[in-house]
Amino acid sequence: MGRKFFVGGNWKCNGTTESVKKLVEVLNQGEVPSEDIVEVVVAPPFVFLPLIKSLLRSDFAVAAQNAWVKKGGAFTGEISAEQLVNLGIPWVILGHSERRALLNESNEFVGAKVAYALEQGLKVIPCVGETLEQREAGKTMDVITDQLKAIADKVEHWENVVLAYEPVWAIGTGKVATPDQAQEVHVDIRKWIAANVSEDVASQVRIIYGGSVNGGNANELAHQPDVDGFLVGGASLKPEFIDIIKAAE
Ligand SMILES: O=C(COP(=O)(O)O)NO
Repeated sequence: MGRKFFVGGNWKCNGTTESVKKLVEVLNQGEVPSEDIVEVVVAPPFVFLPLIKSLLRSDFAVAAQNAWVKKGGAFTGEISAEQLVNLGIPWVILGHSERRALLNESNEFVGAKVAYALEQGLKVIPCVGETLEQREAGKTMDVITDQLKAIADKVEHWENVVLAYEPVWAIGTGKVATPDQAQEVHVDIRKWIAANVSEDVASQVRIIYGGSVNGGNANELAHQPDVDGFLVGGASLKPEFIDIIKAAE
């Protein structure tokens, strides 16, 4: 398989200039495995992207938490993929469940965003995942399949894609998926990609888990064969993010 472990930190809408500087100081001092073992990306709010890029250790990369669906222009309040490229920001998270829910980002809209960001040369972390209601109704893979199809319909090249499976019921709740639950969905995602994209992409693409990951549960989750890393929310704002990165060892 040989998929390099990937740990993303999604800072969401958090931080002040002072607090993010302090957080970067902690991250810069953290002892973590080398870059050939783990890839680390942190995603600050837009307003801190240049600052964090200038302060962050060179073995960590920076991501935006969103990007507009087409070339910039008369789209008040939006940030374009071109502007992220211009700032030297290599990664972008797209289709996070909070944006899908709060801003009604449809599967098709997310798929178009992923395709456009890749076309502009960004590396992309598309997010998929089901709500508790959908899981309890046995619809988990129906939902995720629809989300994946909307992406696969528009994406030709997958080498710059890291897929994040983030069950909505685990995000911010402290109710982390069990290792078996995470592994089961990751396997089903990989099987879907094998059948609908290619076996090669399915074996290469990294599928990372997000939803209440912390320093206490990261190791067991990391040892699941199809869990290739994490997209961490709350715990990425704390020193324990370093412990989560160490789960790559
Ligand atoms: O939304 C998340 C996960 O958030 P938590 O780790 O706080 O559950 N990652 O993008």
